[in-house]
Amino acid sequence: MTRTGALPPHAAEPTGVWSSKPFRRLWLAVSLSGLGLWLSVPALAASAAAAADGGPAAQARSAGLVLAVMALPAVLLAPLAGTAAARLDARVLLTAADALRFALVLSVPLVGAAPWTVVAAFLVALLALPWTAVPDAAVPALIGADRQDDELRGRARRAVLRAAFGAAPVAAVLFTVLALIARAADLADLPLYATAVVFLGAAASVALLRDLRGSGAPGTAPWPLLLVVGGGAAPRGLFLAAAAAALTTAAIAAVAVGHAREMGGGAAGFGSVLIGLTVGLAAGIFLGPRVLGPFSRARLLGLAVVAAALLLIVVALVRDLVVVVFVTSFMSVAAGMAWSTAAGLAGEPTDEQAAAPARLRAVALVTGLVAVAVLPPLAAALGDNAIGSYELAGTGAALLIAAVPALLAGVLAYRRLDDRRGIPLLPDLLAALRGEVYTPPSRGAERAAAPRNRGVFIAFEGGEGAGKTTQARLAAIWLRDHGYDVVTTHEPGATKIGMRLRAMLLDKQNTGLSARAETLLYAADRADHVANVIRPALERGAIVVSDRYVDSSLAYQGYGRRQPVDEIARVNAWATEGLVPDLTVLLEVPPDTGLGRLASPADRMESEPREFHERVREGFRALADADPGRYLVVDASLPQNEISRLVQDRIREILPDPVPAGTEEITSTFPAITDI
Ligand SMILES: Nc1ncnc2c1ncn2[C@@H]1O[C@H](COP(=O)(O)OP(=O)(O)OP(=O)(O)O)[C@@H](O)[C@H]1O
Ligand SMILES: Cc1cn([C@H]2C[C@H](O)[C@@H](COP(=O)(O)O)O2)c(=O)[nH]c1=O
Repeated sequence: MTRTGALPPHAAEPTGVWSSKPFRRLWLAVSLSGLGLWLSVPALAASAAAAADGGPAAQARSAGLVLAVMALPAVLLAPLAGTAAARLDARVLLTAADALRFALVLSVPLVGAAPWTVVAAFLVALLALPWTAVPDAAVPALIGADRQDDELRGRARRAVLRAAFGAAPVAAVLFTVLALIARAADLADLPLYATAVVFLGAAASVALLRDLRGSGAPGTAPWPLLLVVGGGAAPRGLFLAAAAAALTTAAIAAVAVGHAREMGGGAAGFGSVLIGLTVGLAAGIFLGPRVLGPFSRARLLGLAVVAAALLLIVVALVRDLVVVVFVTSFMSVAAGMAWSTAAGLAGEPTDEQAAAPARLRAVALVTGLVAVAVLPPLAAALGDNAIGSYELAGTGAALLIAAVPALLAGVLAYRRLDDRRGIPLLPDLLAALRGEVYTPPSRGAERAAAPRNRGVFIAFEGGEGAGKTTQARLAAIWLRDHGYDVVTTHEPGATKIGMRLRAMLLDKQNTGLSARAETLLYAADRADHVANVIRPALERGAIVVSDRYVDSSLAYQGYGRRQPVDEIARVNAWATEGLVPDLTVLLEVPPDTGLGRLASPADRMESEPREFHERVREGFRALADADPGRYLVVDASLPQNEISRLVQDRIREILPDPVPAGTEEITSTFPAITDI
């Protein structure tokens, strides 16, 4: 351990996450431990349910008690475990935790007493806490990333997180298979034995991880309950939505044992519902940021929660296990999408704004705990009821009751968060399905009635050193030669205020500028640029040639900084009053080539790591692919004169009353721009 208590740096290659052997071993240990935990949940719950006297509702109550005690440590004791983890040797702590979990799970069938099952379940979950803090803190040393290498550390941490949570669907499938074998072989406790073996494997794999030394945790984890009451600031609708999404999934997990038994399914039926739940959630979390790009994220969040709540009602009422499994998976996709969208809207957990995402997680955790604690006893208390010829099971009734607040919270979240008020939802959604942003007819008419710009607006875009300035200048010279009124301009810094903003934005001394502030400063520069330079020039009929415009913000702040691209587009649409170039020339060059062309010392943006510039390049390409009619994409490694020839040919097409290149060569004249 170093004097600061940090893990000693390891001499691993800092080139990539997976090239570090210690990291790969840590990843394996986390995967095994996660698998053990996620397998222990249904194994212990099913064991408690099987031991319960009474019908499905009583079984759901016993299983629910196990689930509730397993959720308790994360809600009530996480910070204490963090403090303990900060003082103990990481490898010893994790090895001991999983060796103990092996013994605890093994003891459940051996002791065979319901109270012990509950105690063991609590301890198994308690011993999972060091696994949430230690691997995360250990990552930088294991991959050899220094403090500056945020990108690499971020990738490694995400891989660890995926290993821990990605184990959930695998565990659900494994549990179902084990339950089927257990029934066929009359070995009811097989899932528990298998869980114990997985914990033993996790303990062995971490014991062999000699590079994991020193204390592993930072020691100051926030209390989830305090976060719920007074955590990070974010719109309240966001927390409502997160709570509702957590409620729908936790409700199903809470009563799944009894609900499956109601429909004639045993432990394997319970496992099938869990497969639907976990696979659906994983799919939804993956899809959330990727679907319906042009659609408002706030609207998507509200709709996803409402959809999840409505599908929960279907799960409550349907009495066929296969249908329940399918509807559960669709419901979980919606809940997963809601979760990842809410997390996206809460923002990246940066140093200055770590509290909002943490509060979101705390809200979900506490809601989940309340659901698993309340719904199973509620199902048992309600019992089965006949409504005419329809039999409503106690578990179904409990799910119906849970669906009501989830639905209300979804509607409320939609109304509170809606950032496109006044725009009808259905056409907005249909346009997004077609990949377009919906513009209401009235606004379209307003635009049509407004005096049209008479000039032409051309933007040059691309990464560092792509040749934008060179090509913008050559295009302007060519246009002026042919009698056009041309205004050449650039971003950031084309106005008096803009020059100050540019100095702030590009000064390397300005460290720690948040991504949102950066986005807004570029947008502020652009608003001033459009109002004072571009629009007046267009109105008098000039051709405006700008070195960078909105796409730079989408590519750098959106793709580069990993901020939501659609939100940045909206901020910029407002800043520019919707002014879009007639043509965008994208000069496409690998970052290494472009950066290699620059002679002056790197500024704040140019100093970003290579991966950042790669993402920017990807971003520009994605923007051009999405709207090919407006772009000319040119290979910027071509000689300058070849590029300008391609650019001239394309510009010719968008000029009013274009004259073919051949005519121009014959007559040596070029059409003057006229009123249009
Ligand atoms: N096609 C080209 N091939 C080789 N070098 C080029 C080419 N185009 C421009 N250059 C050179 O690359 C350097 C950067 O060019 P330029 O300033 O036009 O790029 P830029 O994209 O505007 O850069 P920045 O990102 O700094 O704004 C200059 O020295 C320029 O002469
Ligand atoms: C308009 C705009 C620019 N940037 C970045 C891109 C460059 O690194 C600098 C501008 O420098 P240049 O030499 O004048 O090209 O700023 C950005 O990140 N976002 C934007 O919107």
